[in-house]
Amino acid sequence: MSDQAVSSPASSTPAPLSAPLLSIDDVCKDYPDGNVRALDHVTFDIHSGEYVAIMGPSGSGKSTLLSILGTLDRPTSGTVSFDGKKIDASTNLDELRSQFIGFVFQSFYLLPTLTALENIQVPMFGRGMTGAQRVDKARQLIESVGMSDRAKHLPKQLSVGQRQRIAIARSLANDPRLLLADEPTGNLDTVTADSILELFAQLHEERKMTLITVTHSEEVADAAQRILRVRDGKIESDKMTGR
Ligand SMILES: Nc1ncnc2c1ncn2[C@@H]1O[C@H](COP(=O)(O)OP(=O)(O)OP(=O)(O)O)[C@@H](O)[C@H]1O
Repeated sequence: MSDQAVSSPASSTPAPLSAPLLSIDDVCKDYPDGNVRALDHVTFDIHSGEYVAIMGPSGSGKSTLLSILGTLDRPTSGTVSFDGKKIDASTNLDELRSQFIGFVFQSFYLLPTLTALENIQVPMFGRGMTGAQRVDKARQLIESVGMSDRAKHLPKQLSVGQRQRIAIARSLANDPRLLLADEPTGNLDTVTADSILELFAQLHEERKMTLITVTHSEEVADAAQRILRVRDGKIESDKMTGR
């Protein structure tokens, strides 16, 4: 990965080639409002190409952890590094996120007045692509999630599972290295959830993407290679699934 991954101050020590994609080092997150310590001295690495599930009881800190991993939120203390470079005040977070990280949420946040194909193009604006390039890319993505025949549909004309597929295609618009998902199958019936899991497995295998998903579902977690269990803001266990 290039040195432009994170625009932090020049470092005299180049990152080793085997640097983890993400490093969380002694991270705490406090929410002073509720006097809550949501993350309590959390340390782990995630390497490129890993498929990780984050599990834990309600309120254990999973979403907070995912927000920090995705640079949507900053830790109160401790450090987060992306591709061997520390994220700090000088890091251009918008650039980092738009270039390298895709997000999939339980509520898909599709724009209601745009068609499926147009929704997929939204993250491509401001990236120096022509309209034709955007449409071309969006067509490839909609095909990759098996939704080509719904390109002109508005979100309200799609089923919940189909909307999630479009949201996943949109999250891939800028070819992110890392896909972060928060309860991606939470609103879906079992059959639709299974098809989204298959899609994730395909992205992991074919695109060699790094996937991190927060889930309450043992089935979703079993599809991953590694399960991090969080309890009271701490990592309770970190195990490989054998996949
Ligand atoms: N903005 C906030 N202000 C104050 N406290 C917060 C805030 N966001 C989260 N918390 C608290 O931090 C703790 C961790 O919350 P978090 O949402 O990360 O848990 P979670 O494991 O994702 O829960 P769930 O599975 O229910 O979504 C909880 O005690 C929660 O009440």
